[in-house]
Amino acid sequence: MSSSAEIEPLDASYLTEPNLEDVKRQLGIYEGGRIKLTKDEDSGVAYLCIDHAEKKNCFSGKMMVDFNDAVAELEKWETGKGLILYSSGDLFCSGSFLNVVKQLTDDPNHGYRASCLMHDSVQRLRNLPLVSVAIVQGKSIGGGGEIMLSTDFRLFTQNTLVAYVQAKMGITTAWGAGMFLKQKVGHSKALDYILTGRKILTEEALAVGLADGIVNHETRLDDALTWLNARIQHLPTSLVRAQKRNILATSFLEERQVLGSLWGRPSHLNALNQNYKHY
Ligand SMILES: CC[C@H](C(=O)O)C(=O)SCCNC(=O)CCNC(=O)[C@H](O)C(C)(C)COP(=O)(O)OP(=O)(O)OC[C@H]1O[C@@H](n2cnc3c(N)ncnc32)[C@H](O)[C@@H]1OP(=O)(O)O
Repeated sequence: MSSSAEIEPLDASYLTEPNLEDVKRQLGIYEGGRIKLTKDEDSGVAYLCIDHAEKKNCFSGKMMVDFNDAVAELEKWETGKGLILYSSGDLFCSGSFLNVVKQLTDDPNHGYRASCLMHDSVQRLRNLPLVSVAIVQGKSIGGGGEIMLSTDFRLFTQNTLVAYVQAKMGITTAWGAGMFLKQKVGHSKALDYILTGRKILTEEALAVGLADGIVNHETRLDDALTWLNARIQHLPTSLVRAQKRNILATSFLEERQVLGSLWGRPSHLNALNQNYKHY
């Protein structure tokens, strides 16, 4: 017999796959904060800002909807090369807007549906043909630690603190960390982080590969652009997008198809004519 404190055996049959447009209509009424997207056509770099500083950049329902719409807009941006995900204020993101969560606890489907929407957003953000980097300043709590995993890279400030506190809140990860955190730091470490909810400070994040570099808090946007440009500015847009595609590829077939789209093109021919001696 299981005590009431134990988790019941998993029977998720009551959870139904939702239509995401319905989910967006349901969550969109819970307002607070905003998601801002700007695209710089000259540099080919877009900026996606989580802006709810007065509530430590937690995600309202409307922000979940707007985040999904922003990713959809980026999917259509054919001239882009890079994306910087960042937030306003002193802290990256404190996860779900708990005021909204408290209004949605009467039916497990509510959590499931919100998770469906966030999963769609983080997966599609990861799959963008843009090189993406998140700036993680200050604290990144719960779902904040999940959102930051949707980008290709993460730049921390010296005082960043990540904590996967979902278990402490009686739930699990729900915005992609189950898979993305494991991919990043490995099975054991990911499990340790989500079981304990312990603080992961910048030094440890760098050591385990959760952070890819450091930016200064005050100049973080400029620093991140410099960091990103060092990886994409020297390459034509088509090549940046192709390299990203091949990192996402799940088969050799995809890799050789991407190669085929570039083979014998002017960039290839020009490079061959340079007679490079690389190092
Ligand atoms: C899968 C995602 C999962 C989910 O629930 O669906 C999660 O995200 S679980 C994690 C949920 N988030 C939290 O439990 C964060 C709780 N908040 C904190 O731990 C602190 O507020 C912290 C560390 C984020 C910031 O601490 P600090 O001392 O810097 O600021 P304050 O505590 O004074 O916060 C200022 C102001 O913001 C409100 N706040 C902060 N986070 C949230 C939030 N997630 N939801 C709602 N409101 C939030 C805080 O209550 C203060 O409000 P005020 O009206 O000024 O008192």
